Amino acid sequence: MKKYQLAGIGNAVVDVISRSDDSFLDHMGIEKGIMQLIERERGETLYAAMGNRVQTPGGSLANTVAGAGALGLKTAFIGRVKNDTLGKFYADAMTNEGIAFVNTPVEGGELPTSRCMIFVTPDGERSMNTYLGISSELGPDDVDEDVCAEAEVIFLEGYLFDKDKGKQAFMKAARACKAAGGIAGIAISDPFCVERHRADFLKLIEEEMDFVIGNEAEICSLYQNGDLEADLAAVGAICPLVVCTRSGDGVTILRDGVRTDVSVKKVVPVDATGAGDQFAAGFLYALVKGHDMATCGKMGTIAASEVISHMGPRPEADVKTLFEAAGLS
Ligand SMILES: OC[C@H]1O[C@H](O)[C@H](O)[C@@H]1O
Repeated sequence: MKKYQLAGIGNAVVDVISRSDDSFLDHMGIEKGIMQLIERERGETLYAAMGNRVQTPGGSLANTVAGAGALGLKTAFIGRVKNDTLGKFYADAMTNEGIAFVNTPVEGGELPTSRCMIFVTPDGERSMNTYLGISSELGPDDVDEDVCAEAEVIFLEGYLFDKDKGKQAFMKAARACKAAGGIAGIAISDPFCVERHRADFLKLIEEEMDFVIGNEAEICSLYQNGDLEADLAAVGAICPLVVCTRSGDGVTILRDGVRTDVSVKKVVPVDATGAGDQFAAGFLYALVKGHDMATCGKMGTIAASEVISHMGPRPEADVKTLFEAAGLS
């Protein structure tokens, strides 16, 4: 039995969330429905303009690790925070959630802990504005190979692929995990990041990854065939397990060439933040527990439905009870 059933590497981000309407987004020049990288000064302007803000630990991959941990998996997270107020808040919150937060907060330096200003409009759409700060400086020196070797599954956040040192960190982690008998996968995270590093993404997936999780736009960005079916087949040809979330159209899974489709009930979200992250949490929980692909997909969709039913990127309800209520255990 390994020490961790799931370990993740990603941006350690403190989320600041508030409700707003579309005219506020227009007024502030915020692009709706996407994740936009911003500079520190812009972050301060947006922060000051937020009414009734709520602060919570976030970060896409970290949200997945937290969701899987809440389901009962033993988890670890590799990510960088500074030893400032937000960094201490983040490290404490992760530890209190039962996640091994393995990297000591960084002392000194210019860059502060990362933060993301999230505006949720009445239609449940979230518009994220991320000041990356110290988290995106993660490199191979931050990766403890012993932690990776002690993980059954290592999961990587595609956003970190923007820097060479992030790529090196991924390779080091994936290889350490796999050499010790584990499996490695990546959340593609962002079609624009793929755009900047397509050849490297494809090489990583083909040579190192056992699974890939992404939404339609992310999966399609890899080969750009202009057709989801062709893109799925192309990714399936280089990776044994491809999981594509398709919003209201459900989920399509390709495992060793066998396709599984899982449907979803369309609902209007209260807050769409973290939907993909919690899908991955439910899916990976089921994968670790040895369930078939249909069950993995269903558990993913149930975890995603829970998180969009309230504000914030991490589960509030006992998602395992929701699995049981759906006849899954
Ligand atoms: O996927 C949602 C997450 O992305 C952003 O990185 C925010 O931190 C948020 O928690």
